[in-house]
Amino acid sequence: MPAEGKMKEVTSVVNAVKDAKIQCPLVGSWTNFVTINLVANTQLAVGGRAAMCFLPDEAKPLAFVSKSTYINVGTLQPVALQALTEAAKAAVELGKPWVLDPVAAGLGDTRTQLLNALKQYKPSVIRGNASEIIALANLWGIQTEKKGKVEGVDSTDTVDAALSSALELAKWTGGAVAISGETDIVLDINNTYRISGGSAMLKSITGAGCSLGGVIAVYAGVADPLTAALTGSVVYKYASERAAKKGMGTFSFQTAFVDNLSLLNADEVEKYAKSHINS
Ligand SMILES: Nc1ncnc2c1ncn2[C@@H]1O[C@H](COP(=O)(O)OP(=O)(O)OP(=O)(O)O)[C@@H](O)[C@H]1O
Ligand SMILES: Cc1ncsc1CCO
Ligand SMILES: [Mg+2]
Repeated sequence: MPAEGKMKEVTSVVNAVKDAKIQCPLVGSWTNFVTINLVANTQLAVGGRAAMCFLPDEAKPLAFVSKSTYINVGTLQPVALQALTEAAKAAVELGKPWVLDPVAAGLGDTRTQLLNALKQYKPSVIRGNASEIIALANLWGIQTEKKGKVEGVDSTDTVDAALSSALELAKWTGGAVAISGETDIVLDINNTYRISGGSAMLKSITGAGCSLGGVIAVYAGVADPLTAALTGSVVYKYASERAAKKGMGTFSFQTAFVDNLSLLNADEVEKYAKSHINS
């Protein structure tokens, strides 16, 4: 796509970055206890406000005060089936966007039952690694070709191998799907973008993907689902690239990464988006 051909997308991304900082949308999150702190801190870094909940009775009131909802199925607790289903239902009934991270889709009956229960609520954005996107499309029965293998929470598939699954998921939800990896793919039924760059050091900290989902939920509070997914992808590539230094340790990288997210400069994000969003 020539530079002038993607100006609309670049402008939308820059506006979402600015609007999140101005509007500070509250995002209600239902996420795993491995990465909950990183999710909240990255949401704050890009301008959002964070609230993490666990209990079923909190689903409706949290959705009511939130601009968007984030649901991550990483570490399911006994109340998760009821709580997460009610959180998705409440978001939909209130006409608010919600983002799903189908962590380790296919692992165990509880997770499968929950992800199947969430299907009817059609997430505005699905964000997962390649194997999770493939596994979710299989689980939801919207893709007949059986492929893909999630190893715990890790992907064993390439982003391109998940492209057709992502498209099928987008056809079902009518929303956006983001596949993360060395080059991310963000798509809806009409548009497909590839976002290059970033740092492979994101693979050395836990929760880069989980927090990306949480940050996309912040942007979904100020922009349409496709723009939100695209913005999250671009700022993760941008901030991780700036954070990584030769010889750096993994925790110093995590700190520098969150710092760079908190210091996003709209002009620099614009420049980065122009050269890293491809069709
Ligand atoms: N090789 C790589 N080079 C650059 N960026 C990468 C690479 N691999 C992953 N990323 C980036 O890391 C972030 C997280 O993506 P990843 O696919 O690792 O998610 P995930 O497997 O769900 O992670 P987690 O479950 O640990 O949260 C994304 O922003 C993605 O673009
Ligand atoms: C390591 C891990 N285990 C369950 S959730 C999670 C965070 C990355 O998905
Ligand atoms: Mg993950």
